[in-house]
Amino acid sequence: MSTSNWTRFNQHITRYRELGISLDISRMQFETSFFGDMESKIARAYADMDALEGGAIANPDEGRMVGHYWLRNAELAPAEQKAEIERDLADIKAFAADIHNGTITAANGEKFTRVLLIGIGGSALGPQLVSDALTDHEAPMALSFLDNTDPSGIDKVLAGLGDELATTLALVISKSGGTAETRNGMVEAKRAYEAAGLDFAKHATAITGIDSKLDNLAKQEGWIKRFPMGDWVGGRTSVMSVVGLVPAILQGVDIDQFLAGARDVDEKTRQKNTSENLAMKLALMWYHAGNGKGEKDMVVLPYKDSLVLFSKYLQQLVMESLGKEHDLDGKVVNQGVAVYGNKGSTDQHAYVQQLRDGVNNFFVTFIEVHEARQNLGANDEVEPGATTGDFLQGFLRGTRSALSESGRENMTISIPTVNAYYLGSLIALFERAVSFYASLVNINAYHQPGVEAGKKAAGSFLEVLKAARGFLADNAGTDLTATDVAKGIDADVESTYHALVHAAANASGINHTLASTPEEDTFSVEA
Ligand SMILES: O=P(O)(O)OC[C@H]1O[C@](O)(CO)[C@@H](O)[C@@H]1O
Repeated sequence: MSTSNWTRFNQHITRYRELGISLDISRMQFETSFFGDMESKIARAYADMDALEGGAIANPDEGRMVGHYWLRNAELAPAEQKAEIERDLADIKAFAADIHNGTITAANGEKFTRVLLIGIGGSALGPQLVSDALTDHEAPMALSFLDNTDPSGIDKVLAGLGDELATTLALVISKSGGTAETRNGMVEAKRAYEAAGLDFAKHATAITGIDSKLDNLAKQEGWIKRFPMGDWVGGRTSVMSVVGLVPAILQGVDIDQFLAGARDVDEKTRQKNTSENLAMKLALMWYHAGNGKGEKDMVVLPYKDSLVLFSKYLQQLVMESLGKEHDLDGKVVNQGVAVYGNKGSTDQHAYVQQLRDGVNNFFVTFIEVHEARQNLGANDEVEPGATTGDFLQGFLRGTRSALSESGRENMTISIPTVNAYYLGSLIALFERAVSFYASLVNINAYHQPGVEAGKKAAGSFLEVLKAARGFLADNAGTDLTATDVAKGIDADVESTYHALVHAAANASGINHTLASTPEEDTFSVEA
C-alpha cells in the first residue's frame, strides 16, 4: 500500500471508539473542497433532521410526522407518541412472555411453536433481515413468511409447516391493512388452517393501523391480539416498531439491545460536527459518488453470511425513500440511488468481475465484521497458519485493493460482531443517512406515490381478466382472437391478450392455439 493511501486512511476514517463502529471513506475520490462546498446543504439537512425529530410534518404530501427515531428514544417524542411507544413496548414483552410460557396457547391447548408472518415490503423485509441475521435453530420459535401473492410460493411454505400448523401463530402485518398481496396470503393461510380443522382466529394476530380493514376484520373475528400502528411510522422504517419487534422477540431476539444500538447511533449522529457524523458522511459520499443525482449505484457487500439480506432490506429503505420524480418544490428531478449486493466473498465469484473491469457506474460499501467466529478458539485452520475467517478478511482486503487500483470508489463500515445491538446500529446509520441525503437533494423521503400506479394498473388488469373469461364462456365453442375479445369487452387489446394467455394457462377448459403472431392466436372454451 502506498504512503498516500495510508495517510488518506488515517485522515478519512471516523471511529466511534466507545461503540466499536467505524466508517472509512479514504477510497472515495472526493476533492478536499467537497465538504466545504456542501456546507449550506449540510446545514439545511441538520435543521431538517432537528425539525423532523421535533415532530414537524416532515412528510408534507401525506401530512404526517415521521417518528421512527422516537421508537428507540421515546423521550424525544411528543407526549401522545411517547405514551404509545411505551405502551407498545410493554405490550410486546407481555405478549411474547404469554406465548412463550403458554399462557396464550394454540386452539388445541398446546404452546405455539412457530410463527407464520404474512406481510410484504416494510411489513416483511425488516423481520426477514432480523430473523436471518440474529436467529438460528435454537430460537424459541421459527419464522416462516408469506410475502407475495405467488400461489406456488404460498403452497411451498404451507406444505413446509405441515402438521405444525396446529401450533403456528399467524402474524398478519399491514400498516394500511389493505395491501392485496397480504390479504391474499391471509385468505390462503386461513383456508389452510380451516382445511386442517383449525379456527384461524384462535391462531391469528394483527399488526395494523387502527380501524384499517385488517384491524376491523381481526376485531370482528376475535383474533388473539391486535397491535396498533401509528401513522407516524413509515412501512420501510417500521422494523423498530411493533412490526419488527413482535416477530423479533417471539424468536428470542434481545429487542432492548436492538433498540439500544439504534439509539446510540442516533445520538452520535445527531451532533452537527460533520467530520464526526457517520450518517452525514455516508449521505455525503452518496451525493459525491452520484453527483447528487444518483448517477452511481450503491453495491452493498457485507463480508458475513448473516448480513446477506441487508442489501435487500436497504433496497426498500433507500430506493422507496429516495426514488422520487419531484423535489419538494415540485420540480421534476427523478432522484434515486439504486442498491444491490449480497455478500462477500460469494459475490466475488459472480459480478465482482464487472465491478473491477467493466462499466464504472457504482460505488461499493463494504461491511466488515471484526469477529470471524463466535466460538473463538475453534479449530478452523484450513491450511497451516490460516483460518476460514482469515480467508474471508483476505478476500475483503483483496477486493477493496483491486477495486481501488482500478479507480472504483469504495468505503467500509466496520462493526465488531453481528448481534442485536449492531444490527440496530447499522439500520439506524442507514436510516439517518437516507434522511440526510433526502435533505441534501431536497426531496420527501417519506412518501411513495409511484407505487400507486402499479397497484391501479393491476386492478384494471383483474377487471379485464374477469371480463375476458366471461366473454369466452358466453361464446363457448368459438375460436376468438384477442382482438375479438377486446372489442367484445371494450378493453385494451394487449391487456386482453395477456389476460387470455393467463386464463388459458390456469384453467383446463380454456384452449390457447398458438399462431405465428399473438394477433393471430385464438382462444376458446369448449361448448
Ligand atoms: O404495510 P402495508 O400497508 O401492507 O404496505 C406494505 C408496503 O407497501 C408499500 O406501501 C408499497 O406498496 C410499502 O411502502 C409498504 O412497506
